[in-house]
Amino acid sequence: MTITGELLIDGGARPGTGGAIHAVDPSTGATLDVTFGGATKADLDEACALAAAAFGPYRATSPEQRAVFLETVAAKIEAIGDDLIVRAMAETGLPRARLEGERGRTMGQLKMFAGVLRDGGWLEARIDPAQPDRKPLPRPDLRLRNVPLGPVAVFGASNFPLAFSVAGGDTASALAAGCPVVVKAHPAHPGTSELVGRAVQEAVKACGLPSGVFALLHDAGIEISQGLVADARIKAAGFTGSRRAGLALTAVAQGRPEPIPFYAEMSSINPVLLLPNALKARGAAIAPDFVAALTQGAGQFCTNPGLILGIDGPELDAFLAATAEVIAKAPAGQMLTPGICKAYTGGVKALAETSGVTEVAHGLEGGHGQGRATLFSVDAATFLATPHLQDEVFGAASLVVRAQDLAQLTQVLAALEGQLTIAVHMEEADTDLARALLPTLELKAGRVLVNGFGTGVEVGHAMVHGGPFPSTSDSRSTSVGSLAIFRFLRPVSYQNLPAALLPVELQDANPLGIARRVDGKVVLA
Ligand SMILES: NC(=O)C1=CN([C@@H]2O[C@H](COP(=O)(O)OP(=O)(O)OC[C@H]3O[C@@H](n4cnc5c(N)ncnc54)[C@H](OP(=O)(O)O)[C@@H]3O)[C@@H](O)[C@H]2O)C=CC1
Ligand SMILES: O=C(O)CCC(=O)C(=O)O
Repeated sequence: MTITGELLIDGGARPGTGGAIHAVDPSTGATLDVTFGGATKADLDEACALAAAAFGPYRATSPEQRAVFLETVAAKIEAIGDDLIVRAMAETGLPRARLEGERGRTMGQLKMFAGVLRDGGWLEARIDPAQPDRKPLPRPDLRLRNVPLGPVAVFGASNFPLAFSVAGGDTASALAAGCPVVVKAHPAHPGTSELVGRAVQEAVKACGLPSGVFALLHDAGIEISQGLVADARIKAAGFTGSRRAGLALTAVAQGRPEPIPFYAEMSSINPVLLLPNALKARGAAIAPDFVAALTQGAGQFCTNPGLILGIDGPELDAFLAATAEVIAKAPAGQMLTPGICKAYTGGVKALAETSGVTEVAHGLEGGHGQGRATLFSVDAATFLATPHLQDEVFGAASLVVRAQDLAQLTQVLAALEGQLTIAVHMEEADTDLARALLPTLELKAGRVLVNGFGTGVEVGHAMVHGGPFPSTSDSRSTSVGSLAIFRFLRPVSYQNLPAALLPVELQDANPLGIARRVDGKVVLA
């Protein structure tokens, strides 16, 4: 498959004339081949008009048709072959094994949503049969199902060029829900985006769907990105990136004449809580696993463990010493873009210059565009008095907070911003303490895990990859796992509709054979 640098609109490709975008090899700083053309306002307008026109026929497709479409997208991505991996490696500096794994995850997500569609649970079908003789008032016949919101805007993420980008989780869940998708490619990997976008376009064609079901736009500035979220025909959006951009786009979504849901996954420092018995029994043994999680992908994961909390004393000192030893040997990691590398270096410098913060260790010096792991420590009183110490430093930097006692540790927990994950390291003897902390932890994070680290999000049915602000803009949702489909659906009640008008999911005979809640009880097909 050839990369042309074009926009993908209306089932075809056309050059964008709204400015030029070049991919950069972050390991050399060299500009890669192919110039990508940014979209103009006219391109944006056409992509949104086509998405709006496609919405009716696309949402009228059966769940089975959409399931086959998602499986076709997965097959077409696989069919791109090694070209996809080679281009993604050049554009992101991520290693082959990681990208091959990410491609598998991307295809797995698409297939998971195909399964979700066939299962029917996403419809949340409910029937409260009429009770004409109920006193004092009769009950009407009420039936409920979920319907899609409408065209969805998706922003590709820099740090997951496949699984959180053009055909990533946001796109897969929106398409599954019955929503056409207009993707804004991340400028850090435009060629990878085009290859995947072409695969989606081929799947749209192969499945006989309207061309407006999918479009891919590049943006040479921020005007098209903002215009996409502002466009009246877009009814929801998914985003992964910085707090700054996430908030700017949330403001656009909320400032429209018709505000829309904007699902932004933003910053999280993923606290790791080292409970006293775990520190005592195996503080030093936790160190290598922690450093592995910290340095994975040069720390460029939103689930990266950026904060360690423990009670000060010899056990925490032993953990710090063991960690420092491992970090000192850790090779530097390739950062995704020169901008992200610069932001990381700046974040580390700001931490180092913060009064009361001490550098415990740093990793090996790196080459061009690489970031080295750095570990800092601070006492809890300083942490509590210095709000910017909670800011995400995107990369392999982490801060150990030393609390005087349990009371101060609890105070630190209470002061934390919202997180994607909180990890607790504990022994059986810590169970009572962990039980006491759990009500706080579950209010702070979308996922609480024990004796592990939050990196490597499992794609499944019980996963929440979300959390209170600022980890996301809407803590009621997830961007990973099958629950993600609910971001792009809304419930509709049908009251006293004649049988001839009832949607197929709600007809008495249950022709789709799906589980439904009838008169309050779940009735399996
Ligand atoms: N927590 C996490 O998971 C992640 C955090 N980050 C953080 O973001 C920083 C920058 O990385 P990056 O991936 O580029 O993320 P950004 O959040 O800066 O950008 C994400 C997307 O939003 C667009 N964008 C940025 N600002 C605006 C705006 N004001 N209005 C409209 N669109 C906008 C970008 O386009 P353009 O680039 O053309 O401006 C890009 O397509 C990192 O250093 C890190 O701190 C990044 C990735 C993941
Ligand atoms: O760790 C993962 O698998 C997902 C992390 C993520 O969502 C991110 O870094 O943006």
